[in-house]
Amino acid sequence: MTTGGHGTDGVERRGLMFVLSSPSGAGKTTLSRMLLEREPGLKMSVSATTRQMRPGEVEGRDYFFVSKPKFETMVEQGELLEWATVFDNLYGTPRAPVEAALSAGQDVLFDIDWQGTQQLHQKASVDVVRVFILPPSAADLEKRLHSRAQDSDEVIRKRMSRASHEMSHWAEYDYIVINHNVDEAFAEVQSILKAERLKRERRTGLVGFVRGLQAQLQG
Ligand SMILES: Nc1ncnc2c1ncn2[C@@H]1O[C@H](COP(=O)(O)OP(=O)(O)OP(=O)(O)O)[C@@H](O)[C@H]1O
Ligand SMILES: Nc1nc2c(ncn2[C@@H]2O[C@H](COP(=O)(O)O)[C@@H](O)[C@H]2O)c(=O)[nH]1
Repeated sequence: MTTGGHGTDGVERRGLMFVLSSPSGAGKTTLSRMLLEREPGLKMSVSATTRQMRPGEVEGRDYFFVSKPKFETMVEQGELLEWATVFDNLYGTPRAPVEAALSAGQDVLFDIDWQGTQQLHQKASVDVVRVFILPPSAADLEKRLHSRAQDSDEVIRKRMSRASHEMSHWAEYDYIVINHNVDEAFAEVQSILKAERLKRERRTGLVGFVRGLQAQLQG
């Protein structure tokens, strides 16, 4: 899964897949929205899910809300890059938009769980950057789930009871960010993205660029 886009310095570069995972409520959606607002060249991967739409969510922006049979057809037809069962619902990443974005030289942002991250990493490890977001404390996590005011107490209980299991996968990630303060956490996530974009091995145009510099120096 390679691409040819240009970095801000004009040097051609492969697009990357930037993954945020965390226990539910730690702040992935919040940080994703901030990144999308402030980082040009980054496109959100919109997942398909069988879960119910929450108040305020928009079809095609937050998720593609599909029935279970439709999701199963997407799986059978190879339309999903990865998929998993999370909190009794099915979630998956539509393949075509990700491939199109990477081919157009964009980076792609994913808000997916550890199961999906493992699958993406198996398929395209060098192009995947994995960031795990931790809450500062269990009490903060619970408070955030309640403050979001979009899930029933039962759903929140279920998410809290899964949080420890989700967190047990933290060591499979390249970077860990503790989301105490949202602006500080955002600055950390943004610096990870900026540094990863500069990695030598992604910058396919460097050889030609350096040869050009050398020719200038010799000529
Ligand atoms: N640093 C922070 N301090 C206080 N509240 C925060 C912070 N970061 C996020 N929040 C709030 O916590 C709630 C949960 O955040 P968010 O929806 O981004 O979590 P999430 O990780 O995407 O959850 P899910 O996996 O369930 O989608 C939101 O109401 C958000 O505004
Ligand atoms: N493996 C995948 N996990 C996904 C995908 N889209 C979202 N998720 C994860 O599900 C939970 C719950 O999300 P919510 O919106 O119901 O709160 C969260 O951990 C997401 O990261 C996906 O396509 N694949």
